[in-house]
Amino acid sequence: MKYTHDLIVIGAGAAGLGAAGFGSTIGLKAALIDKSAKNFGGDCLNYGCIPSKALLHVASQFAGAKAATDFGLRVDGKADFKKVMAYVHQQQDVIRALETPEQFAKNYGTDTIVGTAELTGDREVTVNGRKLTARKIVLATGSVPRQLDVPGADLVKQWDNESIFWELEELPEKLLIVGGGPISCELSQAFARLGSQVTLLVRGERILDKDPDIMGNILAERLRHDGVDIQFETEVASFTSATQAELKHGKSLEFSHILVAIGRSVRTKGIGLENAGVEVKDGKIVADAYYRTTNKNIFAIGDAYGREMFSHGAEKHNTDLWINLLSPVDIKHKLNKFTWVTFTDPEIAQFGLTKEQLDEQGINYETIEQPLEHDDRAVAADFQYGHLILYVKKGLFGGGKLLGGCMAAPAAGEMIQELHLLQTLGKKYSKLTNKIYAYPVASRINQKAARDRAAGQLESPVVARGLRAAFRLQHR
Ligand SMILES: Cc1cc2nc3c(=O)[nH]c(=O)nc-3n(C[C@H](O)[C@H](O)[C@H](O)COP(=O)(O)OP(=O)(O)OC[C@H]3O[C@@H](n4cnc5c(N)ncnc54)[C@H](O)[C@@H]3O)c2cc1C
Ligand SMILES: NC(=O)c1ccc[n+]([C@@H]2O[C@H](COP(=O)([O-])OP(=O)(O)OC[C@H]3O[C@@H](n4cnc5c(N)ncnc54)[C@H](O)[C@@H]3O)[C@@H](O)[C@H]2O)c1
Repeated sequence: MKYTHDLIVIGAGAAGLGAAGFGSTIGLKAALIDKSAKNFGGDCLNYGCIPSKALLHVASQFAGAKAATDFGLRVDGKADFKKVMAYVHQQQDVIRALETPEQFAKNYGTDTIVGTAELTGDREVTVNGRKLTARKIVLATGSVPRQLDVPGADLVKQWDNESIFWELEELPEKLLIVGGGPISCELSQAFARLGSQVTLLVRGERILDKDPDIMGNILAERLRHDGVDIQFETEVASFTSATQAELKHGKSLEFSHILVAIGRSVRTKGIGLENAGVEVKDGKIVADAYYRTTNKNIFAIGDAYGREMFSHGAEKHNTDLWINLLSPVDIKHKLNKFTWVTFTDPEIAQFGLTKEQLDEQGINYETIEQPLEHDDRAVAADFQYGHLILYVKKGLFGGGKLLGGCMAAPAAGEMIQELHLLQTLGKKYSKLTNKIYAYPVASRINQKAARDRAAGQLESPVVARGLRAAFRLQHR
C-alpha cells in the first residue's frame, strides 16, 4: 500500500512535538497536526508548566520583598496583574518562537498542519478535508481539565488552567481553589503571594497525596504562612449563586473567582477513535504497556496515554515508543525510575519508587529520614523546616542501592538530581560518602545520611578495634 506519510502525529504538545521531531530527524515523512496554531507547544507551553512557573517566579519576588519588611524594607500593595501577565506571556513567547508550525517545519522538515484531525479509517486521518494515510499514527491528543458537576454549577464560571492564564485580567479578590494536587498547590501559593485572599478546599486529609505525608504537611504549613486558608476533608456540595458555594459539611463560602483543579481526563472526543477501532474504557484510550491502542497501527503517548501526566512523562513515552518502533525488542512501560517536582516554595521533589510502590512490589528496604533542622545552610537561609526521605534496598543482593526518595526544600528539584542519578545508574547510596561538596551547599544533606550510616559502622566494636589496631601498628 502507498501512504501519503510514514507517520502522522495528532497533537503538537510535548508528546507530539517529540514524536514528529524524531521521526523527521531520521528522515521519515512525518505530518504533525494541531487544531490551532496557538496550541503548538500544547498545554505545557500555553496553559501549564511555563505560565505557572513564570507566575510563581513573579510571586516569589513579592514574597521576598514582603519577607524583607522584617529587616526594615517598606513595601505594600498588590500586584499589577496586567503587568504580571504581560511578563508571563512574554516569557511564553520566547519559547513559542521555536515551536510555531512554520518554525517547526523549518527546523525539522515536518509537514505541519493546522486543523482538527479525525481518524477516518484504519491508517487514515482527515484534516481540513484532506485525507492522509500512514504506516503508523500517534495520538498525542492530551487531556482536558475536569469540572465540578454539582447542583448550581451552571451559575458559576469555573476557571481552569486555560482561562486563568489567558482570560483573567484582574487579580482575584477572593479566590477559591478546589483540589489538592500540584496545580492547586502551585497556584494557591502564586495568587496568595500576589495579593489574593486564597481559600484551598481539599477533599482528603492532606495535599499532594502522591508524596509522603510529611511533605504534604510541610507544604501546607508553608502555604498557611503565605496566607492560604486550607480547609481539609471538604468539597463543594452546590452553588447557590455565581459567588457562593455550599460545602459538604454545611458551611457556605463566598468567592469572587473559583479555580477548579481536580484532575484531568484523557481527551477522547472529536478524534474519530470509533472510526479506527480505538477503544475507550473508563474515560481512557485503551493502550497496552507498549503504548499500542486496540488498533495495532495507532499509539497513544503523553497525557493521551492516561498515566503519568507530565511533560517529562511525554518525553519518556516518546523514548520508549521510538525504541519500540525501531527495534525488534519492545520496551515495556515502567515507572521505577520516574520523578516529579511540585514547584512551590519549598519545592517537593520525588524520585524513583514511592513507599506505596515498594510495599506493593514486596521490596525489602529501609527508610532514612533526614530533617534539615541542623543543616548549616538551612539555618542560614531559614529553611530548617526542610526534609529528606530516602528508601535504600536491604539485603545481600543489591543491598545499599538507592530506590527512591522525596525532598522538601527550596530548589529540592535540583538537589535531588544526584540522588536520582545514583538510582537511575543502580548505584549504592554509600557512593556519596566521600564526595566533596562545597560548603555550605544545601545538597550536602544528600551526603549527611550516607555519612551518618558510615559513622554508625564505627560504633561496631569489631570495626573500631580493627581501626585502633591499624593506628597503633603504624605509629609505634
Ligand atoms: C497548570 C499546569 C501546570 C503543569 N506543570 C507541569 C510541570 O511543571 N511539569 C510537568 O512535567 N508537567 C506539568 N504539567 C503537565 C503537562 O503540561 C502535561 O502533562 C503535558 O503538557 C502533556 O503534553 P501532551 O503533549 O500529552 O498533551 P497536550 O500538551 O495537551 O497537547 C495535546 C494537543 O493535541 C491537540 N489536539 C487534540 N485533539 C486534536 C485533534 N482532534 N486534532 C488536532 N489537534 C488536536 C491539542 O490542541 C493540544 O495542543 C502541568 C499541567 C498544567 C495544567
Ligand atoms: N509541577 C508539576 O509537575 C505539575 C504541576 C501542575 C500539574 N501537573 C500535572 O497536571 C495534572 C493535573 O493536576 P491536578 O492538580 O489538577 O490534578 P491531580 O489529579 O494531581 O489532583 C487533583 C486533586 O483534586 C482532588 N479532587 C478530585 N475531585 C475533587 C472534588 N470534586 N472536590 C475536591 N477535590 C477533588 C483529588 O483528590 C486530588 O487531590 C497532574 O496529573 C499533574 O501531574 C504537574
